[in-house]
Amino acid sequence: MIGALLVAVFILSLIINRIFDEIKFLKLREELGLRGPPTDLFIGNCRYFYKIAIERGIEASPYICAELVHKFGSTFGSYIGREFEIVTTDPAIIKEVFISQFRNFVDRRRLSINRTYPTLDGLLQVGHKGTYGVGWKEIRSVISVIFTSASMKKMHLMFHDQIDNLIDVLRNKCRINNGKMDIYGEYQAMTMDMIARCALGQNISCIKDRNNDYYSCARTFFANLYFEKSLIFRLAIFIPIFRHLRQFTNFGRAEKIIINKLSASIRERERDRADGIIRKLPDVIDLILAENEKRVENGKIPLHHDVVVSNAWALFIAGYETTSSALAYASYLLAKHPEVQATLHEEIHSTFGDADTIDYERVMRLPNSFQHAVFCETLRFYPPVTSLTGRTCIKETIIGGKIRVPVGVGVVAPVHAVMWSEENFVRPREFIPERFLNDKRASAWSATYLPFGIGPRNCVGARFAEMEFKTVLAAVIRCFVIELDLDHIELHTVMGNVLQSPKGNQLFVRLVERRTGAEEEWESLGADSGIDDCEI
Ligand code: HEM
Repeated sequence: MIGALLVAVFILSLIINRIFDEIKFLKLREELGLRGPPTDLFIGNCRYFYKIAIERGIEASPYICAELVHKFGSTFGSYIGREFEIVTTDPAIIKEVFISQFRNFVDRRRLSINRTYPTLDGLLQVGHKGTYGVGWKEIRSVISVIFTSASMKKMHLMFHDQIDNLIDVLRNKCRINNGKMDIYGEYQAMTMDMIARCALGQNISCIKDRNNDYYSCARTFFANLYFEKSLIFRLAIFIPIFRHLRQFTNFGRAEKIIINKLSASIRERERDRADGIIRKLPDVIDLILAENEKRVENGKIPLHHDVVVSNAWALFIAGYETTSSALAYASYLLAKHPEVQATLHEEIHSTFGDADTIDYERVMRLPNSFQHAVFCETLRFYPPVTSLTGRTCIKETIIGGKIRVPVGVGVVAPVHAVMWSEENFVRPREFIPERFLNDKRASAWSATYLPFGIGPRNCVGARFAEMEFKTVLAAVIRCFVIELDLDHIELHTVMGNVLQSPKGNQLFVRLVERRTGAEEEWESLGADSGIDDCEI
């Protein structure tokens, strides 16, 4: 009896202790001199955000931060479960946290469910100290090598077959159903092929065969990596220890299948390299293993096998849906603005003609091109990645001259609120690529243009994404006119896991095949053209 009483007293004191702890935690915002939305015990601001989602639909998500800025000022505090974050659109504070004080903010913002294998030691999440002794800085220096111009040029050669396949498929689909198609689905399949080829060393063709194992597992993974679709995901936000159950979630099971395949193919590649078998066109795995060999030569510890697997997986996750969303948004915006599409087509036609290959040099060496302006404006108008641009404080400091930031507190730059603000862009909700023609803002260091983040920890794959986006869009615009579909006149985007995706995961447009210059010439001579394809 006394024993039971003691246990009950012990449990009660734990609960009381936890409640006091929570009350103290919720007072932190006030202590730091910040305002913010109303909080609840244990769930912070979650009820507030949930209410907005129920009343206005999840398509309201891009507008929430801008509204909060309006209400509470450019810097306010927000509680997401057990995490407290300072949200700021102030360019001076953004520069301070992401660039000048980066040493105090090396870690990315914490998403509990990602703080376990196989994501914890991948570049997207790894902290300044990794699980196996190598932290963000060292991993970043290995991964950066993959994205040098020399490596990217080689990877670009791997694109050609995939783009040929895409154009074949689009051409067949545009001959049925009046050219109507879910262009997002097509781009997703194609970027999966490209990133699987470049990051995982897998030569697959999802664009032609949607039954492929990688494709179905990756689709299951992304389709279920949502707060509302997974109880474990939800629980992990409030009680972080639940993250260790990741492998039992729907997305965790799909992830495990790919990770096992990936691990086996990395082991095989290690054996090949030990036997002197080196591939002519190295993919990401080859490049990481080569860097690892250099580390050993220089007396450093090599990256652990799990770290190599985690990083190949991180590049796959980061490189798959991001670029397909960007391409889908660009297709929609060009369909909605035919005059912009005509200018873009003119430039692509005069650069590449009908028959020339869309080569790396011409795609990437035209920084002031109209296509570059379309790329920048698409990402400003519909940024695909919105939740990564945040950092966690690793050493207490002061920002903005007066705000104390204790260790563990996050600072977040809300991408929509920054890039849709009238203070930063004239007529921000209009699609005007010309604004970027002479604007140097689209560099990695601008605090008002954030599609790829900012500072030393910005998107390591930004140049790869740019290369893929421009090559694919040039190929598509060269062969097709993109028109709006009546079922999809308006596009709403919704916040998914880390991505901002088209609502319903589909984006319908109509494609109409263009006639090539040679066809037009033949027809003007009254001949029936036998030319069917425009070459990529
Ligand atoms: C249009 C396409 C893409 C967009 C909009 C995008 C956006 C972003 C953003 C906003 C971040 C966070 C930056 C920050 O915290 O400051 C990020 C990080 C990252 N991205 Fe991308 N990304 C894209 C494509 C890619 C591709 C193709 C790859 C790889 C092949 C990639 C790999 C990564 C990695 C590894 C990180 C983490 C970098 C680090 O923590 O050091 N991304 N990306």
